[in-house]
Formats: sequence, C-alpha cells, structure tokens
Amino acid sequence: MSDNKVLASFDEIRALMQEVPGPDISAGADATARQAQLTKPAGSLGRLEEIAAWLATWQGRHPAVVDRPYTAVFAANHGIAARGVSAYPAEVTKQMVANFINGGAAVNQLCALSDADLRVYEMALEEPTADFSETPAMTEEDCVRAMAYGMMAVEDNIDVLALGEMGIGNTTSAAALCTALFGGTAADWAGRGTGIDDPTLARKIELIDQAMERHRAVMTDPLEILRCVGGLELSAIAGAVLAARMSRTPVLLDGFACTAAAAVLYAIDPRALDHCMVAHLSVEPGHQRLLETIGQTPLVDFGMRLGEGSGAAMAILVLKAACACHTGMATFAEAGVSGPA
Ligand SMILES: O=C(O)c1ccc[n+]([C@@H]2O[C@H](COP(=O)([O-])O)[C@@H](O)[C@H]2O)c1
Ligand SMILES: Cc1cc2nc[nH]c2cc1C
Repeated sequence: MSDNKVLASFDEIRALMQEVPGPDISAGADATARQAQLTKPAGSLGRLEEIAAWLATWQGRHPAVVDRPYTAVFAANHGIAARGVSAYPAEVTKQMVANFINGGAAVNQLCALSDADLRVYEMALEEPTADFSETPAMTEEDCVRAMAYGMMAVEDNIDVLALGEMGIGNTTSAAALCTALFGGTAADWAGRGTGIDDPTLARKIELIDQAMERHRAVMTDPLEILRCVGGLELSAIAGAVLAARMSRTPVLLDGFACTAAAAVLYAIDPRALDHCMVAHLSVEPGHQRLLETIGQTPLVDFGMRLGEGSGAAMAILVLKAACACHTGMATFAEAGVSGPA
C-alpha cells in the first residue's frame, strides 16, 4: 500500500477495518452475464466460472486479468520452537530463506511457471517471538509493526496476491490461534506439521493448552489473540490481507498457517476475507476444520503440506485458466453456435 500511513495500535487496525471496500457487484454481474454468452453449456466450466466472477468483483473491473501476479512469503522465527514442537530445527527458517533467494525452493519453481513475481520478507530471524506457552509472543507494538510490514508488501498494480509463510514452529502458533479464535480443544487443531511423531504431537497439544490457560484473561479479542500466540509472519499475513482489500487486490491464501493468520480478520468481521480464496486443502487436519469454520472451499486438494506459499503460487495457474476461458472464448453469436433449445 503506497499511501498507507504508519499504523501504531490495534485501535488503528480496527478503524481501518471499518473502511474497507465491499464487492463491485456490477463488475461481478458483467462477468456472470458474459459467462452465459460463451460457447459452453451453462455452468459447465464450474469453479472456473465462479473464479472469473470473483476476480472481477474484487478487482473492481471486467474482464479481470491475472497478468501481474505477485507472491509474498513472510519468514519469521518462533520462541515456541525451542520447546521441540517441530520435526526440524529453527535454523531451517533462515536456511530456507537463503534457498528462496537462490531459487531452489518449490515456491520458486511454481512462481516461475505462473510468471509471478516472488518476494521474500525476512522478519528479524535472529529475534524469535517469545515462547507463548510462558508469555505473550509479542507486544502490541511488535504485532502492529509486523502487520504494517505485511501491508507495505502490497504494492500497487498487482492483479492477484498469493500469500505464504516460512517459520519453523508456526503450525503450533496457527493451532493456538484457531483454538483461541474459534474454540474447541488444542487436539482439534494441532497436527503433525513438518512431520512430528506421537510424543511430540502430545507435547505440542499440552503447550497450546498451557498457553490457553495462561493468556485467558488477556485474549479478549482477535488482535489480542494474535499478539499472545501468533507470530511475526502470521501478523504480516493478516496485514497483507487487509491491505489487499484496501487496494482491490484478490488474495490466494496458502495452507493451514496462512489461513489461520487471515482468520484473525475473519474473527473480527466475517466479511473481511471475501476477497480471498483458499488455494488448497493442507494435509494438516486443522485446515479442514478451519475452512469449515470460515466458510471457504479450497480450490484444490493435492495432499500438500509444505507451506512457503507453494499451494497459493500453484493456484495462480488456476486463476489464469479461469481468465483465459473467460476472455478468450467466443460467444454463441460470434461463433455461430446455437444456444440452448
Ligand atoms: O501451512 C501448512 O499447511 C503447513 C503444514 C505443514 C508445514 N508447514 C510449513 O512447515 C513449517 C511449520 O511446521 P512446524 O512443524 O515447524 O510447525 C512452516 O515453515 C510451514 O511453512 C505448513
Ligand atoms: C525443508 C523445509 C522447507 C519448508 N518450506 C516451508 N516450510 C518448510 C519446512 C522445512 C523443514
């Protein structure tokens, strides 16, 4: 967001959320009207038709385009990782950032395929958030600053924003966010992340339960929940989702961690994610539960559980497919094909 002022408090985030634009109903209706003219039985392109209308609705123009897709991956470290909740050591966060920069990760290949610009946002990797099973992960200042950082990643003239994260330990943070935001038990939301064994999963659940106890009194609203058990990259994602709404940029959310971050905004206002689609269903079991809770249907279910924006980057290709059909197909009149009898 090029014109954004510096945000300093949760109150300013809350105020900003009151100002977000709604859908462009007329652009969406134009897309739906064109669908009816194209040389295919009504509705036969299924979800591709829905996507073309959704893109127009949230870009605020018809026809929508996906010529300038952009992938933003936010990377940060988590204090909770020191409690042994991941199958990998925390150093992997920094090492994977180097891999992203060198072009060696899955997300690099997928962005290259969809002609998406890829930017990696490194967030104080040497300074993990506090261990949230003991103390709040962040101060309000740190959390707001991370959200503002995420907002600044949303540049002008992006047609679609694919979001992702990298942060060893962040499926513990994501599960804690979901437990606090939407209820249920830690066991309902926690999964194997990078591939932990049974004893590690039991510890992960116990630590989340402990965090729920410890922060119960202060986790009075979604932003406080984000501050207490979230992370820097998850806060940045929430900020980016909000900024994208302000600048009429549709968003593709990646897996469990990314969707959990965005769900903070949903918990404040259920309309806050209407400009977002969830790219894929993660293997992480909490993802399915989360999608049911926030009313989202993932675009694909490929058994992926990588993170780093890989599913979102891949789904850019699906959006391109929707636009290609919507703009390139002939109408019944143009092609001289008879309409329905
Ligand atoms: O978002 C998901 O669906 C997802 C599921 C499993 C693993 N991840 C990635 O793996 C890391 C978090 O896993 P963990 O086990 O360290 O909590 C982090 O870098 C995520 O990008 C992400
Ligand atoms: C190797 C590796 C790559 C990742 N990409 C996103 N999260 C990750 C976690 C690990 C462990």
